[in-house]
Amino acid sequence: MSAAIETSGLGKRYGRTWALRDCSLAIPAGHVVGLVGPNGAGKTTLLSLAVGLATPTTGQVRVAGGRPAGSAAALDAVAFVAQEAALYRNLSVADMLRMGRSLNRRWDAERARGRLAELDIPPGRKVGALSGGQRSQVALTLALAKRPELLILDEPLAALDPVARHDFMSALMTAVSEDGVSVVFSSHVVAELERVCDYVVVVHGGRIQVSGEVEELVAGHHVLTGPSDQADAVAQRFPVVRDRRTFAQAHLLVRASDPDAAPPGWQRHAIGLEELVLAYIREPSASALPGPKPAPGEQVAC
Ligand SMILES: Nc1ncnc2c1ncn2[C@@H]1O[C@H](COP(=O)(O)OP(=O)(O)OP(=O)(O)O)[C@@H](O)[C@H]1O
Repeated sequence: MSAAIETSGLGKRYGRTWALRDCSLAIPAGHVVGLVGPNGAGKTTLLSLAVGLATPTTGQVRVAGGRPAGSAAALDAVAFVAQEAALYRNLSVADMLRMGRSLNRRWDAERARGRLAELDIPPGRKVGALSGGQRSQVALTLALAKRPELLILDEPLAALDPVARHDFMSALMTAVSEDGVSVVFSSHVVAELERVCDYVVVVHGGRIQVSGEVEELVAGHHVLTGPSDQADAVAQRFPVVRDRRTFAQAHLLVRASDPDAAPPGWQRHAIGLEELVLAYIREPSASALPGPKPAPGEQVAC
C-alpha cells in the first residue's frame, strides 16, 4: 500500500533545539490522520517538513506515494492549509480563486465556485471582512480545488467556535468521501479525533510516541481494575501505559488485545481513543508503535 507520508530518521534542529528527531514513520494512504501532542511537541515541524516548507537536518521525508517532500511532483499532489490560513486579507474571495488557478497546474474552478456558493460566501467580499470560520472554509476550498492526493492541515480548528468547527470537519469528511483524498491534520482537540480520524499519530518532545489505526489501538488497550496488592504481579504480565493505585484498588491501562487479559478477580474495561491518547501524552516514556510489541512486564519505553 502506498504511503501518504513516509519518513526515515527524520530530524529537524533549530539552533540547539531538536524540534523533531529520529522520526521513522509510515502513514498509509487513504486515512484521516490526527496528529496530536502537547505544545511544542513537533507537530508543525513534522508537517512543515512533509510539505517542503522546511528542510530536514537529518533523514528524509516522502509524500503521496514516495515523492520527495518539496519536489515539483510533491507540490502537485499535496495541498496545505497552514495554522494561520495563508490568505491575503485585501484580496476578494474571487481574486484568491483566480490566484489559485494561476498557481496550480491542476485546478477545479467549477468546484471551488460551487463550494463557496453552497457555503453562502460572497465571491466579491474581501477576505479580511470574512469571519474566522468563513476564512477557514475559503482556505479549505482553495486546497481542495487543487484536487490533491494528500491534504495536510495544521491546527485547522484552533480559531473556530464549536459550530464552525463542526461545519469545517463535515466539509472535510465530505471531501474525503467524494475524492478519496488522504488527510493529515494536527489538532489539540483530542475529543474530536474519535469522530473523524481512523489513524492517529502522537508526537511528544520531538519524538513519535504512538502511531497506528484507531481501531487497532483501541482494541489493543484495556484498563484492568483489581486489588492493589496484586497490581505488581499483574503489571509484570502486561506492558503498562498508566498505573493508578489507591490503597484498595488499582487501575492499570495495559497494552493487550487478548480478550482474556483480565486475571481472576480483575475486571477488564474497554477504553476510548480520547482517554488512550491522553494517557500516552501524560506518560511520555510509554509508546505504541508498529513493530514487535513490548514483552509482558516490560514498561513500554521509547
Ligand atoms: N523557527 C523556529 N526556531 C526555533 N525553534 C523552533 C522553530 N520552530 C519550532 N521551534 C521549536 O521546536 C519545537 C517544536 O515546535 P513545533 O512548532 O513543531 O511544535 P508544535 O507541536 O506544533 O507546537 P504547538 O502545538 O504549540 O503549535 C519547539 O520547542 C519550538 O520552540
